[in-house]
Amino acid sequence: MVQASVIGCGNMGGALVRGLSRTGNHSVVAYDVDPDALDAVSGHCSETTTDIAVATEPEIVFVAVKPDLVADVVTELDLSPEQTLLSIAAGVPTTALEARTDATVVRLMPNLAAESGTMAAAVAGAEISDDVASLLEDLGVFVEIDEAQMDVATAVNGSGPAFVFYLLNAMKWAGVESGLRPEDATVLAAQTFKGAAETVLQSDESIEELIDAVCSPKGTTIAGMEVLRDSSVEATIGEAVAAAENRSKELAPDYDDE
Ligand SMILES: NC(=O)C1=CN([C@@H]2O[C@H](COP(=O)(O)OP(=O)(O)OC[C@H]3O[C@@H](n4cnc5c(N)ncnc54)[C@H](O)[C@@H]3O)[C@@H](O)[C@H]2O)C=CC1
Ligand SMILES: O=C(O)[C@@H]1CCC=N1
Repeated sequence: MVQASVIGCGNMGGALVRGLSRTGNHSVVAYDVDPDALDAVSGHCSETTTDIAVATEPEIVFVAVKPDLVADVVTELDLSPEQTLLSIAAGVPTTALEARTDATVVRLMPNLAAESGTMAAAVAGAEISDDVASLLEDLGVFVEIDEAQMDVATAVNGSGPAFVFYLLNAMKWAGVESGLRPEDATVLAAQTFKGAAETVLQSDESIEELIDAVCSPKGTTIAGMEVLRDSSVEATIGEAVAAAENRSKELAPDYDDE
């Protein structure tokens, strides 16, 4: 059993707390300055606390506060070189946090699917220990990347769930407008995204080959794919990813010289 804590239990920190506690494999302490945030996770962790000394005891400490707070919060933590600090703050470089703590610093970009154990995460910074790997594997899938790629990873897998929710919603409402009940359209659209994603992960075929496999000659899918290929959807998605990447780059200007 790995001992971990999560400092900041808002949207993403709360998802980490719930995801880490889901398997029962780990002991998870939740810390926040907002009692409502702690109430929201109290049934999903080993312990909630407002005592920072308790929250900094575990060997692995996730810091899940906003990017503009993370440097000050980390400076206040009294961590030792035997501990690992995982920062999930968008845009904030590892070096900025290494200058403020004795702990080993790992930069993690998770996503909200951590709650259900289906997170896609990117990791940079120090080498991952077996204990950190065991926590991340219980939350989902992670890839190790160069820190220079963290801004684009933040866009693709950190912000990505919102982009996918948006596309899924468009598919759902197109079905509703043609007569499906909203609850049926939600299930059909969501399960289709889930199944398509699982197919990509499990298949040896390229995504283009998978599109072809759905397109029966003279069938329905070709008719829809022609509309998509004639549209600017692909370019617009590229622009959305680029905007999120650029915003990640803007988030930590104060750390540029560290
Ligand atoms: N929301 C998301 O899907 C993702 C967010 N992130 C990163 O996670 C971090 C948190 O983002 P959200 O969860 O969206 O924000 P949020 O506003 O939902 O949560 C932040 C939490 O930090 C708490 N907090 C504020 N000051 C604190 C302090 N001094 N000590 C302890 N807790 C404190 C707040 O009470 C709040 O519960 C950000 O750095 C963001 O870049 C990363 C990946 C995905
Ligand atoms: O929107 C944000 O800034 C955070 C980082 C990635 C997802 N949510």
